[in-house]
Amino acid sequence: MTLKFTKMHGLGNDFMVVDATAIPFDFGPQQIRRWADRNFGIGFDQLLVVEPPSQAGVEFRYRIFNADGSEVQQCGNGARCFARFVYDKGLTQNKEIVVETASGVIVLYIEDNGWVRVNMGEPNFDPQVLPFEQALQEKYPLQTPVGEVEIGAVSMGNPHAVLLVDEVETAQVEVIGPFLESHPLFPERVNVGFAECVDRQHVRLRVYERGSAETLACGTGACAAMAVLHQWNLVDDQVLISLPGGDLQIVWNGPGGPLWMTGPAETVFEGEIEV
Ligand SMILES: N[C@@H](CCC[C@H](N)C(=O)O)C(=O)O
Repeated sequence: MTLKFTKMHGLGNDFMVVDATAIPFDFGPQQIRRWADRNFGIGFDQLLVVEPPSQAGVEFRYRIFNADGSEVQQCGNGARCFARFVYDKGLTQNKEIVVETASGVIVLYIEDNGWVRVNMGEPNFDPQVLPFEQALQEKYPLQTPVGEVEIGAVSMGNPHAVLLVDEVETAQVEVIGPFLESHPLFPERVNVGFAECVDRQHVRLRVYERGSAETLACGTGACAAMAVLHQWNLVDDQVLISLPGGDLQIVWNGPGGPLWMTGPAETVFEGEIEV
């Protein structure tokens, strides 16, 4: 038996995308890890599975799996690729797409230039939601193998820790990233962002992702960086976030309203694999 898939990316954060609207997707973490392997498999940061909706008022359900096989709640670059996938494949004619994810319903808009704008909802700073076993604060000091760091913690549907760094190039991503990802205070692990404020409208960012290690871009990581730096009054309401794979436009007017992310989504090739 073969499984058809589409290889896509959002700023180099790459995905295997499977249309499971007609045939149910029934594969476990071991199989997903094999496909994700960059030497022996297809190679990707996340697997996206498009399914029929389970509730009224939405067109699709889409599920997200990290390269380590874990199923997660949200993926910003994945959301944009999902929108382009269902539109380009003719699964919908709508340029405004309502989709359910494991963290709730989100709305995506395909723009005239092919980019996708996503209403990512309101950032949630409640530590219990991430979960993060601390009382609510704006900054949390934590010990790491390379000394104390101060983090902000926010949920964009999935959990994020954000650190301010002087320069993203020299940030200790390989040490602090995996250390915080599996820190006991984050019982469901966490994505870790390293943000450099160039000025109030421009941030440079690297993200060590839960379950996939450092990626070329993380959409929810960019949203989380915006939320935390906005809370710390280091940025304005419109910010360009530059990741190693390219730029995202993020807009947030602060608490009480949704955060918006806009950026590209590209198809690389169509494939088929023996299963
Ligand atoms: N690359 C993604 C985030 C994917 C999920 C994340 N690794 C998690 O475990 O929460 C993005 O673009 O947001």
